[in-house]
Amino acid sequence: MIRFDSVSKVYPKQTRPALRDVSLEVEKGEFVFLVGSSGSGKSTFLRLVLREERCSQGQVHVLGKDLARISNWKVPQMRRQLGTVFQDFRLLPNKTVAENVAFAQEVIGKSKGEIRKSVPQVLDLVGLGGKEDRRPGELSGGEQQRVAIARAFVNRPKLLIADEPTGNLDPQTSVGIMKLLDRINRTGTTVVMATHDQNIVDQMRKRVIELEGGRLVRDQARGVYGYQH
Ligand SMILES: Nc1ncnc2c1ncn2[C@@H]1O[C@H](COP(=O)(O)OP(=O)(O)OP(=O)(O)O)[C@@H](O)[C@H]1O
Repeated sequence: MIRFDSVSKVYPKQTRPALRDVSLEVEKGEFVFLVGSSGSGKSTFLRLVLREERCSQGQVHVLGKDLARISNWKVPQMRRQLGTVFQDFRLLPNKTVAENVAFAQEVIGKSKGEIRKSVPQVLDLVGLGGKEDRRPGELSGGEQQRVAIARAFVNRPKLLIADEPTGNLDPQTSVGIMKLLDRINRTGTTVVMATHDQNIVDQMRKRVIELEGGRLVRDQARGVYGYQH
């Protein structure tokens, strides 16, 4: 699903690499937490997977493809197979819940019939049945994140990338969001999630990859958060 071979990333005008010689593999169906202090390279790792950035050295494979060999015009096609969820939800404020989710299908050319069928299904799955006509501003943070997850999942991506999805949520709401991501993972979608949320990582006991100063310093099956902020 994801393979990094000796990957380093140095941003323009920087001398210190944001990632240094990282090698790892994430298999289909895994749930992986990416942890590490601020600036350790977690977002850089995710940006390389999404091909928002290119690596400086090494090779990044996602869904079996060497990202260095994908031409720019093919990047949107590759991203359609990925779902993304962020700390700040990134919903369209003037669209309703249903329209936000439908939009993800419209942009990839799904038929109106398909959209009419799958939007209510996925909104039910995330527990938002009955709220389809609200706008994001009329929802709680947890509900907004559920919309974002519905939007990320509606096209059934093989891989879901989540960058601190519980970062703006209280602990109880966060647990609900994690239950949902776990459920999505159980449908076969691989999940990679960067987080600072110690409680969640300790509770879920999934694979934990820790970065420190851009290096991979720990890769633990059924791991714990394992370091102090
Ligand atoms: N666009 C950029 N240009 C230059 N340097 C960058 C850029 N983005 C990140 N960096 C640097 O790369 C290093 C890794 O940053 P990154 O955002 O990947 O860390 P992080 O682990 O995601 O941090 P956080 O937990 O705070 O989100 C940091 O030193 C950061 O300052």
